[in-house]
Amino acid sequence: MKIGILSRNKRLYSTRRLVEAVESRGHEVRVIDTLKCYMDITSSSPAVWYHGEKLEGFDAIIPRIGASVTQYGLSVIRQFEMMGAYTLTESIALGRSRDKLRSLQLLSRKGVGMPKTGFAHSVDNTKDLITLVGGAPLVIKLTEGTQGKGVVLAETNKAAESVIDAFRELKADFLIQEFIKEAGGSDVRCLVVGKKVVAAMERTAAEGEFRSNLHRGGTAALTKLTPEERATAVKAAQCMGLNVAGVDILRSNRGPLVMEVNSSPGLEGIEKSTGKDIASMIVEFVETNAKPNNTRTKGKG
Ligand SMILES: Nc1ncnc2c1ncn2[C@@H]1O[C@H](COP(=O)(O)OP(=O)(O)OP(=O)(O)O)[C@@H](O)[C@H]1O
Ligand SMILES: [Mg+2]
Ligand SMILES: [Mg+2]
Repeated sequence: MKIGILSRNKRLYSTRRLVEAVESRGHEVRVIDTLKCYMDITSSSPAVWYHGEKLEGFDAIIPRIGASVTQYGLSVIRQFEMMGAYTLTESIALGRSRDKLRSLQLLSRKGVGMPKTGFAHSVDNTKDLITLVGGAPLVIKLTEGTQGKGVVLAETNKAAESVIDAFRELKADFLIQEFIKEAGGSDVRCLVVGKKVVAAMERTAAEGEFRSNLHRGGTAALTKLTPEERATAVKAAQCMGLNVAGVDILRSNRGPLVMEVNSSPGLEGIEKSTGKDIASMIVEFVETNAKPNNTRTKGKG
């Protein structure tokens, strides 16, 4: 097969591992810098160009799209879909997952457990919204944040109102969420490939911090998932339409609660803490599923 990996930098751990896995399984690989692609949007013959060359003949595209290039990355993936290429992460699924609010709305429809969440535009509703999610302590988060940035814990209703007012003033999109105290600063990252959780790690926040992100000093450890946790992670990935997903779950008194579904999950933390060759599992999935025009959404988005 000829497999293209959309990635800004071939030295990134996840990109390197995917390249290794593709090659070791006997395929041809090419790392394509997402931002250097340009598109010819022509009736009946859409094309992607790269340094003066038309990109053709790819059996599959594996997108690794960083949060800062979501919009352009989406249009590149969509262009490949228009050309009939198989994309492991489809543009529609990526678009859903990059908006926390949209993701939670989709998950709620399918009955996936989640922290009680609220969203509003008008300042008139701030107090009511706080009441809706059960009052302080509560979490306020930017809908497009990553690595724990823009996630704030408000311990009192007064603090919550101040933060909400500040975010409003900045014209930032945010949601507010019930704080799951019993999770104790830990969450579980479930790596889903196809219809299986292939690896999981528990991340625990640094002392004095409630965010478990590794970028915020959190530490990772092995963990054993319950069948309910596995089923929840797979269902969440499926709701988003993602073949590969990093599903973050909080362990609560009422069972697993999905916090978010990541569409370009990093492989370093999870491969190192579990010792599993996840890159190869991803490539194996591509081998089985990549057929022309075989994406779920068929580029209709
Ligand atoms: N409702 C909540 N209750 C308890 N802890 C929470 C809640 N929401 C978030 N956290 C903690 O804060 C961390 C960051 O939140 P979240 O994952 O929503 O943000 P993010 O910026 O998108 O991070 P990521 O880099 O994983 O995409 C979580 O990993 C979790 O430890
Ligand atoms: Mg996120
Ligand atoms: Mg997270």
